[in-house]
Amino acid sequence: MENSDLINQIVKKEFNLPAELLSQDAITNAYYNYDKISSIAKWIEERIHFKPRIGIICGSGLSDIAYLIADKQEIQYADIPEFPRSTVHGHKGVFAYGNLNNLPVICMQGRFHPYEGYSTALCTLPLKVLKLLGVKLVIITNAAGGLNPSLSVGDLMLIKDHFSLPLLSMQNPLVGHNDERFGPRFVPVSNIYDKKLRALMHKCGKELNLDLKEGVYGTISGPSYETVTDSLFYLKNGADCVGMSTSHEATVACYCGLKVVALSIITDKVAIEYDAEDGSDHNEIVKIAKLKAKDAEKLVSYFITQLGMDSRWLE
Ligand SMILES: O=P(O)(O)O[C@H]1O[C@H](CO)[C@@H](O)[C@H]1O
Ligand code: HPA
Repeated sequence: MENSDLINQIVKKEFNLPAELLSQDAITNAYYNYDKISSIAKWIEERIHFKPRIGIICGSGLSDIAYLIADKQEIQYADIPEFPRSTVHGHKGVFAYGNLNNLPVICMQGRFHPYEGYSTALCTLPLKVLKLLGVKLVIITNAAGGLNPSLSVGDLMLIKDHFSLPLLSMQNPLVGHNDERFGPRFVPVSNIYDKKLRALMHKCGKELNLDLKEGVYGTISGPSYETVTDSLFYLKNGADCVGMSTSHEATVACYCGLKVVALSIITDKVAIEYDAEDGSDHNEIVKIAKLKAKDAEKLVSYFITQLGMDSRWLE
C-alpha cells in the first residue's frame, strides 16, 4: 500500500475525514499513535537493555555533552524504524546512552526543528519515546541569540519560562486527538520549568563558580532569523533570548509528566536597533556553542550528581 493511502486510512479511521482536511500536527498524532510510539520504544529497548531515567537534548553544537557518559553506546536515528532524521549542521542524529555519574542517561545528539519540514508533533515524538523508555526528567539545551542587552555571547542562561508565537498560533504539537496514556487534553503550562530544579541548578552553578543567568526563551519558527521588529516585539514581551526549538519540546515533556530543566548558551547577540549589522550565522553559532560548551557540560554533569543524591528527583 502507498504511504499516502495508509495515512489516509489511519486518519479516516480516527476522524472519518480525508487527511487533506486536517492540520499536519493532527495527522502526525494520528499516525504516531500510542501503539506506534510504543513499538519504536520497544525497538530501542530491545537493543539498549537499559532503563534511562534522565534524557538530555543537545542543542546546536552541544553534542559533546554525550561524552560525559562513561560507558557510552549509540543508536543512530537512521536505524530506528519510522524515526525522523536530523538534517541540520551541529545535530548528529544519534541516541547516546550509558551511565553519567552513576545515573542512567539517554542523550539526543540532535533534535528536530519545525523549519526542517517536520510538524511540531513530529519534532516532539522523541519526548514521548523517552517517556515510554522510563525517563523521568529531561535536560533540554539549545544555542540561542541574546535579546536582553544584559546577556553576552558565551553566557549560560537557565530558562525560567518561554514565549512562543508558533505555539500560540496552532503550531502546537498537542493538536489532534489526545491519548490520555501520554497526558491530558488540556495541559497547564505555567510551571513547565520546575522551580525546585531551577533552584538546584543555581546551587550547582554557584558551587562551580559559574555565572548562571536566568531568563525567558523566545521561540520563532525559523529558518530565517528575526527582523529587528520581531526581536523588539519578543524583547518587549519578556523574552531574553531567541531560538527555534525547546518550547514545543518542553510543552510535550510537561504534557507527558516529565520534569523539565532547560539551558541556553548565548551564541550571538540579536540586532535590536534598525540598520545594525546582522551577526546571525549558523556556522558561527555552532562554532561558538562548541567553544563555550565546557561550562554547560560541567554544569550538567554536576547537576546530575546532585540529582543522584536524592531519589525523589527522579520519581
Ligand atoms: O535550538 P538549537 O537546536 O540549539 O539550534 C539553534 O540554532 C539554529 C539557528 O542557528 C536553530 O536551529 C536554533 O534553534
Ligand atoms: O539569533 C538567533 N535567532 C534565532 N535562533 C538562534 N539560534 C541561535 N541564535 C539564534
